[in-house]
Amino acid sequence: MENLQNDLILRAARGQQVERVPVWMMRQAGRILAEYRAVREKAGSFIQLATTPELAAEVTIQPVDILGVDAAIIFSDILVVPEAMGLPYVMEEKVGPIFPTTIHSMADVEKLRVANPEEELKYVLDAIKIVKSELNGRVPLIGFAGAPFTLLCYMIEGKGSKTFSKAKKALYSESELSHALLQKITDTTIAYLKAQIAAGANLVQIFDSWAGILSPEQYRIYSLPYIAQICDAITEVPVTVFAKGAFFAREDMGKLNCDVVGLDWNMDIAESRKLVGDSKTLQGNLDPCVLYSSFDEIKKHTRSMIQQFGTQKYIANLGHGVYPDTNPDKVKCFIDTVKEYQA
Ligand SMILES: Cc1c2[nH]c(c1CCC(=O)O)Cc1[nH]c(c(CCC(=O)O)c1C)Cc1[nH]c(c(CCC(=O)O)c1C)Cc1[nH]c(c(C)c1CCC(=O)O)C2
Repeated sequence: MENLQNDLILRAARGQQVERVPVWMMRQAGRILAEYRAVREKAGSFIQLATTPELAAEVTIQPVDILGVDAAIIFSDILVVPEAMGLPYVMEEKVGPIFPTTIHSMADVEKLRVANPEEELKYVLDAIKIVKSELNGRVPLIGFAGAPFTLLCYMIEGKGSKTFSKAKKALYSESELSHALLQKITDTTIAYLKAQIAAGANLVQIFDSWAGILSPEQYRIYSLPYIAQICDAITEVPVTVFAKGAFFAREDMGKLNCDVVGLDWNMDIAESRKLVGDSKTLQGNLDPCVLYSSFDEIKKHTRSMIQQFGTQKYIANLGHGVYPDTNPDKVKCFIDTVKEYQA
């Protein structure tokens, strides 16, 4: 059994008593830190950085040392899964991820493989092993994957989009293809998360970043069943499901076989607790834009948030990833305010 000096986040995730609220931030390993930008510069590109285990490990640990968060999250991207299945991506400067080839037909889906993480994603597993050794039990490590629906969006659309209308068109007009693709992504994701756990991840989070573009009915058909399969398959460590914009699915989230439900800032805290129920831990949900305000405002909003969530069965976080142009001192203010909170 691993000897963790700080296991607050794991206890909170399992619904056990904690002496203070644990805190981490989505996208904490990234451009907000000058130290990250320096390593990224050295690596040459995002993909070079993500696929070099020593460098990925270095930027994973930076927020633990610099910001004092209660967990590290492995530096990678949700798009490494499509790549491992045979659909490579490029990261275009100032544009974001692009898939030069996209999925159009059943034949395209059939050409994809269910990846073997020990081969196609070995670089992530190697990075996890280095992080675990360098963290030496200071804080737990979070592993992650994209939800199958969010990955389908990129694999069909080929790039980011406000509407993902090409991907949604496939759901409405090519249901069979969509389900075949979602199942293949799900099978890869389960194997991948299990491999991350075997390599040392202490908790895993599923990011359904584009959940909010679906109707409640479509969400129940095309996203939830696949997230449910993943939750049912992962029994080794706590699982967090974060579905951005899926306010309509909060009651369904409460029925998943997961431990933590992530909330975005559009979701009312008391209402979410009612809808999700008392059995799960909640995570979130400060608007990342609060971190553009004054130190006093940040403290005020952070304390008010904790007061609404309560200090138990709760993990403090933002309602989505931190924006790259946020002042690290403001981030530190948010984290310190959580750590100093007295009920
Ligand atoms: C949708 C999504 C992606 N990637 C991810 C999601 C789900 C979470 C979310 O909704 O924000 C997840 C992700 N991406 C990255 C992490 C690292 C760990 C962490 O949270 O600190 C995580 C957890 C690194 C990254 N992934 C990316 C960067 C920036 C690239 C760089 O440093 O040059 C980082 C640090 C690139 C990326 N990757 C993706 C986009 C749309 C972009 C471009 C936008 C941007 O630049 O922020 C896809």
